[in-house]
Amino acid sequence: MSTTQDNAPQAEVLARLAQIIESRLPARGGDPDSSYVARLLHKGPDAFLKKIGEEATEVVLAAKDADHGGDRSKVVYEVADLWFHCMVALAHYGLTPADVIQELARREGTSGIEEKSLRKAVAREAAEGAR
Ligand SMILES: N=c1c2ncn([C@@H]3O[C@H](COP(=O)(O)OP(=O)(O)OP(=O)(O)O)[C@@H](O)[C@H]3O)c2ncn1[C@@H]1O[C@H](COP(=O)(O)O)[C@@H](O)[C@H]1O
Repeated sequence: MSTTQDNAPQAEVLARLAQIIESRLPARGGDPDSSYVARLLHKGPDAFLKKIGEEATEVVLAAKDADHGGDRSKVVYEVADLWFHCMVALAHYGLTPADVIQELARREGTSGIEEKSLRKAVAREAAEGAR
């Protein structure tokens, strides 16, 4: 498994892959006969959203297997499949991994517990205001 130190050049893989996926969009002339991505995009959202559901399940199964002494590299393999299919969906909606990274950066430093309690307080205020 890799360490965090060698991750910077690897992060560029996401940007390069996003560009390739974008080039496979029907509007960009992606050819469903020669490209898996173009075929998936050509089939439309039902096809790639179904794949995302399947790949998410594969991640869970690989992780449960790893919990019981199974091969951890299978978790990596399945998460790669999941990320890839999510990237196909992002391209369809005109979005990029950079948009997701920006959202993660926005959340940086805010505990999930803190965020959840803020969200509940806002919902409570809105409900009181509506009365
Ligand atoms: N990263 C990937 C990638 N990851 C997974 N896959 C494909 O995703 C498919 C679905 O995976 P599954 O394990 O579910 O296989 P399956 O049961 O055969 O799938 P389905 O029949 O249900 O589609 C497989 O055909 C994989 O080869 C990928 N196909 C392409 N890429 C990248 O996308 C680029 C462009 O690909 P093309 O558009 O095909 O040229 C490639 O150069 C790669 O960098």
